This record gives sequence, structure tokens and C-alpha cells, in this order.
Amino acid sequence: MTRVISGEPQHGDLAPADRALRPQTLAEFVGQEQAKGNLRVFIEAAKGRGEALDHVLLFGPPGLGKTTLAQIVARELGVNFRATSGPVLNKPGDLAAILTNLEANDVLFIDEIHRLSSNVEEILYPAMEDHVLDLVIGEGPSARSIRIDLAPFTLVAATTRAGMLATPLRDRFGIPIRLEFYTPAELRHVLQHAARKMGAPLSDDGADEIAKRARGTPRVAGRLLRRVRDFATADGATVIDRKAAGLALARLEVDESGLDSLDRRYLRAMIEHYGGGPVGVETIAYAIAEARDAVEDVIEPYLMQQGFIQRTPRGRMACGKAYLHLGLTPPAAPPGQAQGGLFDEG
Ligand SMILES: Nc1ncnc2c1ncn2[C@@H]1O[C@H](COP(=O)(O)OP(=O)(O)OP(=O)(O)O)[C@@H](O)[C@H]1O
Ligand SMILES: [Mg+2]
Repeated sequence: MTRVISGEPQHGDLAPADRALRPQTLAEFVGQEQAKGNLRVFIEAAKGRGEALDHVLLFGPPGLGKTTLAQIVARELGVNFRATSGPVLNKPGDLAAILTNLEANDVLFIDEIHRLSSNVEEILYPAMEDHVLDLVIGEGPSARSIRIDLAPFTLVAATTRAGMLATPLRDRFGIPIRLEFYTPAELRHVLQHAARKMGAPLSDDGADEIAKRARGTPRVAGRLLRRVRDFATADGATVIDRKAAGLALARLEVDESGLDSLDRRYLRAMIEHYGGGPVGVETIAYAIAEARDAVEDVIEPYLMQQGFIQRTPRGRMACGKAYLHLGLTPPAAPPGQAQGGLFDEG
């Protein structure tokens, strides 16, 4: 799925210019105040005792800063940062090679931890808990197991799907942190900082306009800023103000609420084909020809947070706000019940 508003990383996001925009310290990291406050305390305590920080699980929708925060944790601890990801670790030996190379108190970052295979996960448990590695060498009757001591380390893991983690794995993280969508004011801050670094002439009202349409996601804000700057340059604008931003965003089909054509297609399919729901996620994903993962990770969290849809035991339902957004009339409320789609536990 390539859309300018997806929270998922796209090619341009990995450019050096984008990496230069990553905040380097907790102080520079905008928003997530509670998470930052807690991390600051735990990091200072671990440093004071000269111990490894407890294992950290970062979870939340794509583009909210999980990778960035993991790097910051290592930097604030003053230790090495080693990064890998669930899908890359095919065999226990892959993880073993990384673990045995860690120095005391280092940070090992495993992205997409929910995609770790179960045989790799098994060697992670004793490593996390007792700093030991139990490996089986050889096969058949000659197989023997060996135990290797590891340096104490901190596992910082990231996932968009905390719900998909096995309970024993989830329980081994002493510091679980849920990242939340950012407020427009926080995103304005992110945008102004990024614009300064990029040398883009972004006015305050221009920043506001992009911020309120960036789906609560810093990655989306950064990407919109780059595209808006392209349009502004093409149009010969000298400053990216509200008008220039608004024009560019309209051309990108990002509407006033920050929804793009895919979001609107999702809502329209739900309302027009399935009577506003309840409808299962598989069905709706099929209807808009998107992968179920993308629907659950990228499209739904923001629509839910903004009150366009809600999750019920029988499937997803459109709320009154979704009808109004598409210029449709919400269904009349059944007697004694709240209006359109508000009548089920979310
Ligand atoms: N709090 C923040 N302040 C400023 N910029 C941020 C912040 N959080 C994220 N960013 C920027 O947003 C972009 C995406 O951040 P990051 O890669 O850390 O997201 P992520 O949560 O790891 O996403 P994914 O789940 O897709 O891996 C980066 O360019 C980063 O610089
Ligand atoms: Mg990441």
C-alpha cells in the first residue's frame, strides 16, 4: 500500500535527509509525555546502579516513533545499539550470534517482534530472564545441549500488535509502553522542527494545517511536509502557509480530517455494502482489496481513535460521524438506543 498518508515507512523515509530529522535525545522527542517521564526515571536508575535497563516493549500503530525511541534509549543509557527484526531472525543461531556479541548493558532492538518464529522465541526466554543461551548442537543421537553465559543486556522490542505476542513473551518485559497518536499541537512542533532542518519556509498556520491532517502520526507529518513543499516549489510559492498547504493537501486527496481516499473507501464500503456493519475485518479488507494487516494496523486505529468506527464483538461498525463525513445521513436510532452504530460495547 503506497499512500502518502500511510503510517508505514516508504522509500523516501529512509533517505539520509529523513534520518537527520530523527530526534536524538528524550528532550528532543516530542510528545508521549508519560512514556518519556517513566523512561527517564528507569534509565537514570539503571545507570546509577550500573545495571542493564529492564526489557522494554514499545507498541502502537506504525510511524509513532518506536524505532526512534529505541535508539534514544540506547543513547541515553550510553550503550551500543544493535538492531534486528523478527522476520530476519530465521533460526535460533541468527539470534545467538547477535546475543553473544553484545557488550554489558547494550540495547538489542528487535522490530516486529510479533513476527519472531517460535523456535527463535524459545531461546530468547532464558536470554531475557537469566542471561544465558541454551543451544542444541548437532542432530539425532549425537546432539547435545550447551549453555553459554551472556552479558546482561536490554531488549527493546517493537510491535504494532501487542495482542499477537505470546503471554510468556509479553510478561518478560518489565517496561511495556504504549505509544499514542500525537495531538495536532505536538505534530506542529514536529513539523516546525523538521522544516527548520530541511530549510523549508513553513509558516505557523501552514504547520497547523498539515498537523491537523497528519493522522496523529509524525511519519505522516514529515511525509506530507515534503510533498507539500514539492507542490509549493512547483507553484512558485515563497512560503508554505495555510493556503499553500491546503492546496497541496487537496491535491494529495487528504481531506479536512486527515483521511485519504483509502480511508474514505473503507468507510464507504462499510456503509454502502454492509449497511454500516457490523462487518468482519476480513470482509472489509477484501472489499477494498487491501491486506488484512494493513487494514488493522494502519487504517483502523486512527478511524477508531477519531470515532469514525468502533469495534464490536460482531465486527466493525460505522459511527454517525462516518456517515456525516461522507455527506450521508446516519441511520435513525433504534428505539431506546443511541444513534447509528453506538449501541455495542467497543
Ligand atoms: N516524537 C517524535 N518527535 C519528532 N519526530 C518523530 C517523533 N516520533 C517519530 N518521529 C519521526 O517520525 C518518523 C517515524 O518514526 P519511527 O520510524 O520511529 O516510527 P515507528 O513507530 O518505528 O514506525 P514503524 O512501526 O513503522 O516501525 C521518523 O522520521 C521520526 O524522525
Ligand atoms: Mg520502526
